[in-house]
Amino acid sequence: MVYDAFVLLSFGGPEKPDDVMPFLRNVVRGRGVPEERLAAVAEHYMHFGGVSPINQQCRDLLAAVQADFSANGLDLPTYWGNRNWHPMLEDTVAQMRDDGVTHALGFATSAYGGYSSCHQYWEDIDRARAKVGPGAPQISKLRQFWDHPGFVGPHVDAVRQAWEKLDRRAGTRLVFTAHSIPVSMAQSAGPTGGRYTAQLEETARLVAAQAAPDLSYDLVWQSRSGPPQVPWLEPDINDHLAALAEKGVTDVVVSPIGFVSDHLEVLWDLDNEALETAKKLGLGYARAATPNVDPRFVTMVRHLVEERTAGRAQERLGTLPVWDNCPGGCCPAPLRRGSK
Ligand SMILES: CC1=C(CCC(=O)O)c2cc3nc(cc4[nH]c(cc5[nH]c(cc1n2)c(C)c5CCC(=O)O)c(CCC(=O)O)c4C)C(CCC(=O)O)=C3C
Ligand SMILES: [Fe+2]
Repeated sequence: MVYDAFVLLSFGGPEKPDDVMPFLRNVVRGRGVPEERLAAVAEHYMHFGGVSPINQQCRDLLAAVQADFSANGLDLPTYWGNRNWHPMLEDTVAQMRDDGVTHALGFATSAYGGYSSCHQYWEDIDRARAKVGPGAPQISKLRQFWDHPGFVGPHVDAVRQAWEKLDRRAGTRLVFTAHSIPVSMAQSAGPTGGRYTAQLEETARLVAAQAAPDLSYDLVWQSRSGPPQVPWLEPDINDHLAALAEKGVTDVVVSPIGFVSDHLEVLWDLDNEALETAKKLGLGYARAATPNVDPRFVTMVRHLVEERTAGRAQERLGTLPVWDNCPGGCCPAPLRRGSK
């Protein structure tokens, strides 16, 4: 297989106040997210001037990947397209067609399996290609990377650095977080189900073992969305902090292993809400960084490409199975409500 381009696939985010509501409506198309929730999330974005950090993080990652490709003789033009906000993937795919690209490798900014984190990126590709029509390049998504040393390593160092900021008290606990998803979505994640949670459990175990083998740790959830009557993964980090304080925990290191960069959910839901909760409970609190443009993470992107182009061996720390192309029927889309 000959690949002639690389494309970064991401979520997208608003870059000015007027972008916020149209962006949110794109995210929740037909998902039954209540208006109150949308208004609350719009407010989170407005706290940052209507600017999500995610697009700039994508620009930075793409620039670093491009530089790393060049430095290592990998001659692939790079592109970037989003699911929910400009640059929209369909516009990128049109540009790629105009540039003569025939088959690109796509890297999605999520390490895990499941509908939102993996399958929906395949849908984004299909939708963008259908819109562009004849001549649209093929795009093959690179594999999930939850246990790759280039992803685990930066999280390990970040946990160590965050822990350094706390008084080394005996009552310190390591708390990993990831984006909550509907329980039904978690059950149907991966070819045999449960894969999102299982992968996160594996990442948590790998990071904890290298960063802080003496600390007890938990995996909990953040940023719940959706209508209240639909069950999502629990406990929420805020409830969990209260339960820990009750048990005599004195300090927490919070590591958002569910994210590759400091998205708005990290900045708002952790650095604001969870920090506030910890303060009220009298808990010491330190949030660990995400990989962002850590050189090991950037190199990982090239190594994933080279697995496909140059027969590079997979680098893996875990034991769960991994695959390049998701089997059909994997991670079904949730039922849409009132979608057009
Ligand atoms: C698993 C997962 C990831 C991690 C994997 C990945 O990275 O893909 C993720 C990432 C992100 N989620 C993001 C933002 C939002 N997610 C929402 C809503 C939802 N997320 C869901 C799941 C996930 N989301 C789900 C099941 C929903 C319900 C609606 C639906 O089924 O789609 C909403 C709607 C409002 C609300 O929060 O209620 C917003 C604004 C941003 C951008 C942040 C920024 O601007 O920096 C990012 C990176
Ligand atoms: Fe989300």
